[in-house]
Amino acid sequence: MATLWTRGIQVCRALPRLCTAPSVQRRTSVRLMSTEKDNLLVDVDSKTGVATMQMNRPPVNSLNLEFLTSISIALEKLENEKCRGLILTSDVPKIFCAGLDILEMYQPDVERLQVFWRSLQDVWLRLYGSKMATIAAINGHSPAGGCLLATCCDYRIMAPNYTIGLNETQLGIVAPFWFRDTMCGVIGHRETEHALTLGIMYSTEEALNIKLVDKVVPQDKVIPAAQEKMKQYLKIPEVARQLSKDLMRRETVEKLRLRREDDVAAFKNFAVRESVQKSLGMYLEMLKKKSQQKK
Ligand SMILES: CCCCCCCC/C=C\C/C=C/C(=O)SCCNC(=O)CCNC(=O)[C@H](O)C(C)(C)COP(=O)(O)OP(=O)(O)OC[C@H]1O[C@@H](n2cnc3c(N)ncnc32)[C@H](O)[C@@H]1OP(=O)(O)O
Repeated sequence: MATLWTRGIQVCRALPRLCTAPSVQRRTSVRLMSTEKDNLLVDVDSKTGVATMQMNRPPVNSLNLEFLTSISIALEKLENEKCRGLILTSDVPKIFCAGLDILEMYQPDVERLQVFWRSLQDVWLRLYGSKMATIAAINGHSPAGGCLLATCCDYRIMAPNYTIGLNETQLGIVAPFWFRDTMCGVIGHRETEHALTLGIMYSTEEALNIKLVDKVVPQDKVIPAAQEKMKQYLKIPEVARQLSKDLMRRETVEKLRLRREDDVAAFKNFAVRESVQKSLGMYLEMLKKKSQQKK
């Protein structure tokens, strides 16, 4: 197993220039490092060309601007390195990804808010449109943006007793069209409408029933099962597999590509609404209370 070490990603607070290009050193092992500790661990198996990306931003892998930027840069590097497969998983116990960092949207700096949204678009375009075979090894809860990351992948394997879904309406917000399209591509129009309007968080077992996830295995088997499934993808002639994926996804990708700035504006205008800010504030308060009760 070789590891990709990518050093020197500097995420600047200064906008709009977010980061300097990371310098990659090819050695036996390469690790993707970010300014926020080692919040993204990427190992590449040099024999198979399969990368394992572990999200590691405790407590819940929430996606803030810096974390999204790290993920986006890592995806770009893996694509450039011609990696053939990607297993996306978490290093945080019991959490795959809690979705967007709500603090980015609550009482936001409007300039940063827009950069934040573009960075999420970047991650989506890179992951959903990836040439690599991608498998989500969902080893924890996966609400909203976490579910988005998982549904961007080609295949999903999940451990029991967790939850997954696009719960945005429960926060008083709306999943944008490309979240919807991604989910539609996995579970179809009717189930997506049901899921989005009610903001349903499915248990692992329910997710399997509606085919939101493809396979359920015990917690300690999630990554081995992903590695096993990856072998099947890698046996297919590369170009045929990539073109087939492109055929299925190109229109959806292009839709966002063509509307990126409109989408940023729609998000910004929506997020700064007083009613939305009130809902987010109440939701954060509820999360805080719940978290304090545990302590
Ligand atoms: C007209 C249309 C125009 C377009 C408009 C588009 C608008 C669309 C905008 C955005 C789309 C949004 C996508 C999202 O992803 S929103 C995020 C949704 N996420 C959630 O609802 C998850 C909330 N969290 C949880 O449910 C739980 O935390 C958990 C199940 C993930 C983990 O539970 P547990 O292990 O019990 O941990 P705690 O709940 O105790 O949490 C620990 C700690 O972390 C904080 N926290 C949790 N989640 C988030 C988060 N997403 N962002 C920020 N912070 C989070 C939590 O508050 C605790 O903090 P502490 O009190 O300081 O300890």
